[in-house]
Amino acid sequence: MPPQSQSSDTRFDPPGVPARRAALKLLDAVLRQGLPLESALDRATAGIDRSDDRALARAIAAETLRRLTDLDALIDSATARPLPDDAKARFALRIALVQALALGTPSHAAIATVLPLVDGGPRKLVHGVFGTLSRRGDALPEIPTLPDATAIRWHAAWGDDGIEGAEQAIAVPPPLDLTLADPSRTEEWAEQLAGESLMPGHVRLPGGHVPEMPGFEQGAWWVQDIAASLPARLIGTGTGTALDICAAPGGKTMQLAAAGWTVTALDNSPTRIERLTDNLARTKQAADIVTADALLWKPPAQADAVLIDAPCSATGIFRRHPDVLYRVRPSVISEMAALQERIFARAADWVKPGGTLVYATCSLEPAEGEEQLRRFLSVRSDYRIDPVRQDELPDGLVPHADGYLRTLPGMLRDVGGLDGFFMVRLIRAG
Ligand SMILES: C[S@@+](CC[C@H](N)C(=O)[O-])C[C@H]1O[C@@H](n2cnc3c(N)ncnc32)[C@H](O)[C@@H]1O
Repeated sequence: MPPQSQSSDTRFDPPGVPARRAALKLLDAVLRQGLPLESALDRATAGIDRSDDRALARAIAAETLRRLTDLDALIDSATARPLPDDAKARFALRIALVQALALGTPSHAAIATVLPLVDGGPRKLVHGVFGTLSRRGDALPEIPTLPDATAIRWHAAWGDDGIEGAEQAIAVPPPLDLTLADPSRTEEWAEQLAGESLMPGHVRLPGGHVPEMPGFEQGAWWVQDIAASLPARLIGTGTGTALDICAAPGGKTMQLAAAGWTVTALDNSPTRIERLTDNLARTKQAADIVTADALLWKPPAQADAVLIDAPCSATGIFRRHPDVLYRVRPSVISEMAALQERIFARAADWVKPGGTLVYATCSLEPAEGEEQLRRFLSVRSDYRIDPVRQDELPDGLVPHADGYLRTLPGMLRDVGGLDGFFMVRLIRAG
């Protein structure tokens, strides 16, 4: 029976169980329905009043996804025949085991809060397998194993180092990166926040409760992985017009506005535009906001700079969104690549002669990065690459010989790593 068909009535659940029930729904949404974890959160946690219980459900589901391959190997080692992938018992065991072996939950609490999820079903089996593994004292490997399909794809693209870097990156919590509105105050903010700066305008912290941190209310900074901050940095400072296509929730819009540009920020998602509007208000940055489809909309005039932070598979942000390791299949990548190609082609016409076009994706798939660039240059002789310079990057990153930048999970490992991104700066002939 599929997990989502179990009773979802949480009214009579003992304490602790609603969070596990919600974690089960989240895993079902990602693994069986192919939905992003974040988009399934509201539905899965509906009826849970406490924010810490909702956060616990998300933490259990996310850690299960980071550890899924190894959890399943443990489960399979303790059953006579492998349980089907979508068996209720397998889902319940994953949740019980990840808590006991990765999240520090005492074994008795891990199993007691999971057994009600299989009431009227394979309760005995779940209890038995969990007991066997507990008695054996099995542990999860220190470095998680990537799922096969992802490992094969990334190995073909990035080799052994790429796989090793990705697996190591899953093993440690990613740091919290902040982008400052005013890069001239980098030292001051690094000191005040007790963080480390890897480049002007950037501060890195091990973590923290963002809304309570100094500078949040006054809008002195916003959360943005250092890799995600680089595409807008390639446009630099300026006083002309900048068009931020695919702009929400606005990380790069805020950078462009803070760098002096007169920005138009466009996105086709009304809910994400709401977040962009809130972010601009908090950071006191200004932009003209347009809710529209980049495939239909046209700007009133060409811009000095256009930034395409294209919709993509998002496999580069697997550290914070481990669902991409499972739900991004070749069909998703080719669908996104087709959309990117269309947006890239349209936006290229919106750049003034002599202007700058930056194309970026938070993807580890060459089809969404290097191959897009190759195809674009083969049909747009009016564009040339303006090579990324070493002095535009933090120490430890090096531009590709062809002038674009590819960030991979193993890079900057000693200082906490960074997301996987592709980005290129192009200049339109004058
Ligand atoms: C990678 S995200 C942008 C992140 C954003 N640039 C930032 O730094 O905060 C891609 C965005 O593209 C938007 N999008 C997807 N398809 C679009 C379309 N056809 N037209 C406009 N925006 C689109 C999505 O809603 C999403 O917000």
